[in-house]
Amino acid sequence: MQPIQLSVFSEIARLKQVVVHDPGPEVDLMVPGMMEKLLFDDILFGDHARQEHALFRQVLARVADEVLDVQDLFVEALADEGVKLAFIEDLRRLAGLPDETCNLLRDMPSAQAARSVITGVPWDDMPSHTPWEQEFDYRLRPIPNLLFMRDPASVIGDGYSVNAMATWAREREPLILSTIFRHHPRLRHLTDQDKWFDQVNPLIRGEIKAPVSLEGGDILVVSDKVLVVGCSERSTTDAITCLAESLRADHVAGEGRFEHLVMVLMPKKRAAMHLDTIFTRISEDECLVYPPYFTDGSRELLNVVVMDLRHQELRFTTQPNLLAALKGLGIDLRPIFCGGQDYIRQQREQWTDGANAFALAPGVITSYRRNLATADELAKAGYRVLTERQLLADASLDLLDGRKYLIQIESAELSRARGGPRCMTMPLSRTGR
Ligand SMILES: NC(=[NH2+])NCCC[C@H](N)C(=O)O
Repeated sequence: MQPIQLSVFSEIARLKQVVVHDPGPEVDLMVPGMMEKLLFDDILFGDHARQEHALFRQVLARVADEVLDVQDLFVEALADEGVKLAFIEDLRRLAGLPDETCNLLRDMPSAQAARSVITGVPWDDMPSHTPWEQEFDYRLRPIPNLLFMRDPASVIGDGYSVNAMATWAREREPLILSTIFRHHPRLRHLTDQDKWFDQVNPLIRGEIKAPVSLEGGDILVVSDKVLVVGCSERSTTDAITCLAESLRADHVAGEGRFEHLVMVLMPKKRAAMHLDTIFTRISEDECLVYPPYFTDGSRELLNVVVMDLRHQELRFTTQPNLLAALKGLGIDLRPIFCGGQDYIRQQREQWTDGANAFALAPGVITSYRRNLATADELAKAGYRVLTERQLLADASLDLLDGRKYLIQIESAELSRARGGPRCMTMPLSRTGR
């Protein structure tokens, strides 16, 4: 197996290796009573969600060298019995799993244990519910949000971050990712030196009591020098400062490239749970934005704090507008409006992830098809708009021919889980530095 070299110095450079997760039985196991707590806005029709996701993966594969599923990586990492037992012990400490559930997992062959950690294990006998998750119908609850691979871990430059989730619903996910980064045969060459941020392992070891949360949807590697991070409902100032401090130390040691971290002060609300729900970079000189947050004069304009990482201590300055701050750092991005000019469509399309595009290459993006006003804006900016079926039906169409493309992906089911194309991907490597 070829080792994987982490390398993400851009949001838009050509995609080489990316991790996703096909929504499996864990979405079929969700009952209405747990929907809200598990951060979905509806019960998904799993088969349709899987069809949509399969098409999405085919689109990614038109450019990427490898499209990997996190579940396969996890099964491979757990194939070693020692890794499996250590993972179960970590999970017991992290989530307070009862002995009975731990024993159940220990007795399973490793591939089945790995899958069960994701899909969950229903009680086969309802009356035997213990008080520990009485409200649910599971011995081990499913983790349906793993579909949003962006959030539990992030590759930043040639290192990674084991994120710390803000919600109970997703607490298990970073532990899975941490296990993969430490033990998967293609990744175990990585050391603790390659890790920018981690609250989960210190928590398990009892070194910290209350983790500070940081989620991948808030982390954007806007260039090889600038990171933009949302301080949101999900990611805290403390966690972002901790990440900045570790990038700063690396810079000062003469190794790191990142010079600035721009923290965006976001409203704490579900519609804008992560920065990538309102802002994504899509080409060398364009970004997609939810306009009220980025337009001078708007009552909702978001301020930013620019952290300079090049000195012996972090230095902070505050600025009113992200786009102006980025321009000051040499990144001049023209905003394309999610939802066009109409305030109602802006809100509707932002809600269905119209601003959450995923770039396969500079100016080659995927987005949900339902966001039609956003697609019109992109067409006006010179993007050739194609549905994924049109793309997949034409094997000769080369997405890397130098033109700009918007590939619209089907999203009737996927969008109900409140995440878009960028949320569903964790790039491991892109070309260049
Ligand atoms: N990067 C993102 N915007 N991810 C969206 C995650 C959606 C998921 N249901 C959650 O609430 O956590």
